[in-house]
Amino acid sequence: MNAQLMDGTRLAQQLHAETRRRADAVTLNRGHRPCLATVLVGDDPASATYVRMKQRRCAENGVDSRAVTLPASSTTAEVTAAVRSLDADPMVDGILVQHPVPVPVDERAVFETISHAKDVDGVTSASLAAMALGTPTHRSCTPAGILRLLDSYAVALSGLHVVVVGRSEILGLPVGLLSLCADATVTYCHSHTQDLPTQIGRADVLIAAVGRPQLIRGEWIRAGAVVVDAGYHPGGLGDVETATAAERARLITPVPGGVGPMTIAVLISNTVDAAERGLVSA
Ligand SMILES: Nc1nc2c(c(=O)[nH]1)N[C@@H](CN(C=O)c1ccc(C(=O)N[C@@H](CCC(=O)O)C(=O)O)cc1)CN2
Repeated sequence: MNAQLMDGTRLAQQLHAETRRRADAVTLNRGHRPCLATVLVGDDPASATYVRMKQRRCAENGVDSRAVTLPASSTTAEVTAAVRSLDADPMVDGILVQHPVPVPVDERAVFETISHAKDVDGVTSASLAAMALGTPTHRSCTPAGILRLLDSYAVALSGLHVVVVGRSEILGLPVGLLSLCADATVTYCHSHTQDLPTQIGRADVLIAAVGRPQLIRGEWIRAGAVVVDAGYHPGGLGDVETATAAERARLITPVPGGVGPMTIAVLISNTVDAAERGLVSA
């Protein structure tokens, strides 16, 4: 392997330590801890695992969590009612609706029920617009985690060609917007893109956010590129063929231990940001 690994586990630990200090200061100031509410709909085992991981990290870092679990048979109206109630609760600083929700539920309608101030997951259209405009907001967790990871390895995006593979509302789309705000030249690739290998070969920074195991072959990567793999699939596989990509890349994120840990670290940091803002406006 030629590439240096970008260690998301270590950076996430540093961010958690900083978040813990800020959470303790909020608690001292207002007499109760910052609080993240999680909403899990249905019984997808991976989603349940991610929500448990979020709750555990909250507890480790001085943040309370409130869990709402709804059956897979829930209607959009039932899920939005649960979110609305959390949004109205002054003890809740941030709300996370675990994606994906079961198909009959309108996920976008549920997300839009979260107020901008409590959207610590950066999933509402108000947050997406703010990310596009570069105005203050909670930034989507995995995209913001990726930008922090790049920054910590001194990858300054200004003037670089960032190629994002995938355009999902929680990952591909916002990571491209944040890169654009950092003055990168951004190309989005998706299911209608022609000649994916050629597009990928033009990337100074490749962000793989497509959700298909090892779709991106190592030989497509330009020599010396930076490769960020936001995929996570059973068996520790990402969206990129890591072993061959690491022969050509300069920097690469491992799976696991790259982007994943940053997602939760940013979520909890955003929750404490929301609690701090509450202090300022109280
Ligand atoms: N509302 C949201 N839903 C989802 C998001 C999100 O950001 N907001 N992201 C993903 C899943 N996800 C968090 O929800 C997530 C995925 C992976 C990890 C992680 O730390 N992975 C570890 C490996 C963990 C393991 O399997 O043992 C790693 O990559 O090192 C954290 C969060 C979809 N839904």
